[in-house]
Amino acid sequence: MNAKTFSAFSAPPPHWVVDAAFGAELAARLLKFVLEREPVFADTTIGNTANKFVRKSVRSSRATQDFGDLRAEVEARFRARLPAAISRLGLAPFALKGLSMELAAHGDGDFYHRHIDTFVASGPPRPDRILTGVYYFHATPCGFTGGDLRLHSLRSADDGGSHVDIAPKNDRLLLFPAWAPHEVRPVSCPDRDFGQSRFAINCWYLGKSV
Ligand SMILES: O=C(O)CCC(=O)C(=O)O
Ligand SMILES: [Fe+2]
Repeated sequence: MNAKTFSAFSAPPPHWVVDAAFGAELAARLLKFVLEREPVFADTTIGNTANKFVRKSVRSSRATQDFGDLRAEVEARFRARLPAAISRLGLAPFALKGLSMELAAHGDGDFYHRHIDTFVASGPPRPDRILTGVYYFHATPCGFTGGDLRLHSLRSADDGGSHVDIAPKNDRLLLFPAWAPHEVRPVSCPDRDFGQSRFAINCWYLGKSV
């Protein structure tokens, strides 16, 4: 292998940060939506579609797949970014099978340890996650600290690897390949009010299996 190939293992994975991504008006509607729905947020799980379980030592947060009337609008916003994301991240073009979305809240002490987002479909036709999009929103002023999304190189830190931290700013969209190792750094939200949580929409762009 040449030097360029080796340096790709030590550099943080490709990523694209878009600020003012969905617009302040939609961010505000999303915040209003989640504040009215705290009871439908349930403990998040890890594993694949056939074998899901809560494991608070690995992933601590709450989420819902209920987007109410906002689903179509949110989906359209994510879909609109796909062509540019493919070219900016240097991904091979893929046939989009659909999007899978989740609305997540990280409150005081919540985090998600280092992981990758691929290989979650357990059976045929096994549509796989190719690209991860995360859209952040929160109350103003921001009621939490921490919660950066850390993207890791494939090579580990003690072997010359590196990472980059992306702050979960209101109305910010982050896109990265679903195979990229990443984690959510711990959130501190001292007044423990749900409305002060670090809110995010996870969107996985699913490729058709071949
Ligand atoms: O909230 C984030 O920044 C990312 C969450 C995540 O990595 C996941 O749900 O797979
Ligand atoms: Fe993830």
